[in-house]
Amino acid sequence: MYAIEVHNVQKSYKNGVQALNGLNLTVKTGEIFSLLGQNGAGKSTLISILTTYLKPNTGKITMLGKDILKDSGEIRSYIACVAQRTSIDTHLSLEENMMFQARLYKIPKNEARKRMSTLIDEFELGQYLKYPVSSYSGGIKRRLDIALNMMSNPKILFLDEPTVGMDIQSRMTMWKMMRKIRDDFGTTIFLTTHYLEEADNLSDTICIMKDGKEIVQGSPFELRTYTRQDAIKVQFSNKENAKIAIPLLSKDFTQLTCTLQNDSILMDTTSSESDLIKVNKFLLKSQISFQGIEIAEPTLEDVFLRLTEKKED
Ligand SMILES: Nc1ncnc2c1ncn2[C@@H]1O[C@H](COP(=O)(O)OP(=O)(O)OP(=O)(O)O)[C@@H](O)[C@H]1O
Repeated sequence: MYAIEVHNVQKSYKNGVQALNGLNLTVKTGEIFSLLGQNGAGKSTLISILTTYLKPNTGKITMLGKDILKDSGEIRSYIACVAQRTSIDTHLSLEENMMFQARLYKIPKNEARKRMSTLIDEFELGQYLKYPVSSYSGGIKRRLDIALNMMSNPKILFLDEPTVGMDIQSRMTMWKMMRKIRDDFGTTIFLTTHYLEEADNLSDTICIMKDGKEIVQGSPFELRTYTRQDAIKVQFSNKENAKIAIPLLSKDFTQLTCTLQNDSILMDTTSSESDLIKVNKFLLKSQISFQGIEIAEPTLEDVFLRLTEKKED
């Protein structure tokens, strides 16, 4: 069964902005699903709909087989959402916050205590128990907030840009926590992020959206192979030299699309090895001075840029 199925969802705001425009996506049970998109793509609107704060205008959404409009009360009992603004009471300790959360979900005290100690052990939060939450940094507060939201044992956990503004060390600790949530608790994670590296590292499935619609959905590997195209990367000493060389290369290699990327030219190719030799020969013969030449495999960033730029045509 899918954790989430979104079919042809439209949402416009009162000011006429069409935030979602026929969106489709599916999230498998027990996976980490990342939603990527530029500012204004509609990610927050979708999270608000999936967490039942907003209603779609049209379309159908089911979560764990339940209809989001008909069964919203039941759905709320098995989801949790960590928004960008922490929901944790910073004047209380982590334990006090957790026990309070348990009361909101009517979890019996004994059971709540057991669950709290499991979560504290699993996420190595013991060192943060003594002091009020206000004394901790933003990154740690974010982790505490996630632990707090795990008290209700959600089947689906929504995380809106969980690592925004964090340094790489804190981000990696957060990634470890998310993997544990998936692997040890079996919780499906639906997250939004602007960091391609994060989506690549962490996700089982990525959906890239633009202008309220999905452009592509698949595993990080599938996405790279979706636009699978190696490129010959020719590096120059500066951008000006690369700009001068672009028309020369384009003229001789009409079948390869050339694009400027900083001080390099990328030439899309399907036969990278033979084209590398041809381009290298051409550069030497034409006495075009360059710094290096190599076969570059696409990164997720290339895929993202290619897909989001293509639709702007
Ligand atoms: N409450 C609102 N009223 C009117 N328009 C809104 C409202 N919330 C969002 N929008 C508009 O809907 C579109 C989608 O916004 P949304 O916040 O869902 O995108 P996003 O992908 O989450 O962007 P970001 O990454 O910047 O948070 C944007 O054009 C935005 O200006």
